[in-house]
Amino acid sequence: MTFAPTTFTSQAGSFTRTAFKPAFQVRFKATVVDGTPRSAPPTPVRSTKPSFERATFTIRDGPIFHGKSFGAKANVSGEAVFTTSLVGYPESMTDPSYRGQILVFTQPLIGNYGVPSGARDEFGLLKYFESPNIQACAIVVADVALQYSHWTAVESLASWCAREGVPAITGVDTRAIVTHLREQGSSLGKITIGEEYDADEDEAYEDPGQINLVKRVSTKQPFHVPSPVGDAHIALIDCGVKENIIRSIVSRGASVTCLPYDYPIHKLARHFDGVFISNGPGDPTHCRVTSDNLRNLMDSSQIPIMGICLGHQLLAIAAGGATTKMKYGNRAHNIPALDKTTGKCHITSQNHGYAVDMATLPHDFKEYFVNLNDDSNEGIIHKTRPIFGTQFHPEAKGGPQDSSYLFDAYLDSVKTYKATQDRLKPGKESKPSPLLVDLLAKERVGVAPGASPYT
Ligand SMILES: NC(=O)CC[C@H](N)C(=O)O
Repeated sequence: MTFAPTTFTSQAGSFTRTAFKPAFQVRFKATVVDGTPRSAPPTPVRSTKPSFERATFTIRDGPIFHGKSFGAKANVSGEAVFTTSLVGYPESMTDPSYRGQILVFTQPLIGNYGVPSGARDEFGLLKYFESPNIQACAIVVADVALQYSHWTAVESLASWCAREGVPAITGVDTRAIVTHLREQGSSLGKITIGEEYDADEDEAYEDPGQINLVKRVSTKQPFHVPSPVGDAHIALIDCGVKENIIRSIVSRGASVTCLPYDYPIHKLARHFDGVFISNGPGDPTHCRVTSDNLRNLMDSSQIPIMGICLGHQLLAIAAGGATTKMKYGNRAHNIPALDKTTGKCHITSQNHGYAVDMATLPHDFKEYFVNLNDDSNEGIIHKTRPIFGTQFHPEAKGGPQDSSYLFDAYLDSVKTYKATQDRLKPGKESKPSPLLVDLLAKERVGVAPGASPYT
């Protein structure tokens, strides 16, 4: 391992970073409302260079690990979590579900295929990232690769972390870290660059479990992603949605309108053919407003609903169930989940620290998937209506695509529902008009604080 700083030209520099880090900053700049594509405007590449100073990773009430910094020179604290995924560090690090977390990789060599560009696909979605910015508050690796090679790579992991203002530490024994995290359970951690950490300084730890992180990553205004291959229309409650979830829907024939996490979807469901609740960071009980809206939605509409990860947990809470904090969570790309309706096992991609407590779920729902490693709940499904959620990530970015058929099942129910609605309301608009998105945006943002346009 060498620590010679290297300078790379970066196309990914087109992302801007602000202190607030809105996950969808780029998207707001262009929606179908004004007909412009959702591409990132070119902004100057930052010259921030990685710091290669001494760095310390400390687990609260646990050991201290000394290594070298290879990212930004900044001290941070957060929940220390580990992933056993072998690949996919650009996807994991940009997954908004990791907001507030220090991500420890058990794969010892990280960075060897570099970091891809911020290129966009035919839908205007980021091809290689799950959101425009790094979302984990820091990363911990055993051995960073400063030399990289891949046809998509435009810069090193070190330069990316530095440019995004994210601290990173290498040269630490990640086996010892993970052994400790598994024994102690969910722990707070801290990274200090270039100075010794005072172990008594307890107040220096920020606990993301106490914060409504969803509020920080959710879109502030509705935005729309059209589907070129179909005319169904889905409302996606954005709690920190990954790009590939939107892609998985629009590529199957439904346009997506992403709405803020606290959007009163039950009052506007008539505009849509399906509702989707995304993944997201933190404790689902901080999103009471979302689960309350979902409960009202389920009470007032027959619309198909699908949720992933945090979305699944919120669905369970809306149905009357409860979630629990797991000892250290499941973060990997090879977790076996059994589909209890077919008896088939799928290898799944996961990133969560909370789980649905099946004992609390009402009788109109049943367990859909179960984890074959630890028996935790992996999915719920309504017994008679097209409503289901999965704890794992069928969009699998990164990870195996065994369970992508669940998007097909959801889209089938959306199209069936749409056909029924079209028959009932022949005049109903089949395509989301720019006007509708504009209207939703105005309804959301154009009211005085405290006033509601929905009552
Ligand atoms: N990926 C996710 O949506 C994570 C959900 C939730 N924040 C958890 O940790 O359980």
